[in-house]
Amino acid sequence: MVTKVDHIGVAVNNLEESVKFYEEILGLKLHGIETVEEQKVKVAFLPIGDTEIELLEATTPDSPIAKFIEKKGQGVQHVAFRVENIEEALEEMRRLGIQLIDEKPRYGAGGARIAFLHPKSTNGLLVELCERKG
Ligand SMILES: C[C@H](C(=O)O)C(=O)SCCNC(=O)CCNC(=O)[C@H](O)C(C)(C)COP(=O)(O)OP(=O)(O)OC[C@H]1O[C@@H](n2cnc3c(N)ncnc32)[C@H](O)[C@@H]1OP(=O)(O)O
Ligand SMILES: [Co+2]
Repeated sequence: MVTKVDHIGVAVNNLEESVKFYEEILGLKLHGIETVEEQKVKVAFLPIGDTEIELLEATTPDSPIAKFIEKKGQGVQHVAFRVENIEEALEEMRRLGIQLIDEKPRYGAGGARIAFLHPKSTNGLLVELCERKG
């Protein structure tokens, strides 16, 4: 079902500030910054091997990122797994009784189609399913 870790989502207070650690200390290269209105986030992608670090900054006070940081501080907020077909994956999750946050796929960064599973069903990890064309 899931084929790889598409990205690791890390909640940060300030994108530009946080990118410095990944570039200057870890030697990664910023691939791009994008705002995803619907999710109320600004994201920065830093590729590493065949996966990516996705830094996430809230764009509104009611962003899930703002709420996460309020409660838990900065840190890993979700892990995204790549799927071939997100509709089929959601159908399978539904069949297996997994609590879905998104019944239908939504738009993610880089034109991905994404859907979240509730941490209650995943032993506490916020899971994002991510389908990318090509
Ligand atoms: C666009 C880009 C992309 O990749 O393309 C993205 O990733 S967008 C990434 C940003 N967007 C998202 O994260 C969308 C999906 N997230 C959500 O809908 C929400 O954040 C949520 C439903 C996971 C949590 O919402 P909330 O904080 O209002 O709910 P609560 O505070 O009641 O939390 C419900 C329970 O989940 C736990 N909980 C909350 N957030 C997380 C998290 N990130 N990881 C693990 N557990 C979590 C809380 O501790 C609580 O557990 P307990 O009850 O035991 O205390
Ligand atoms: Co993500």
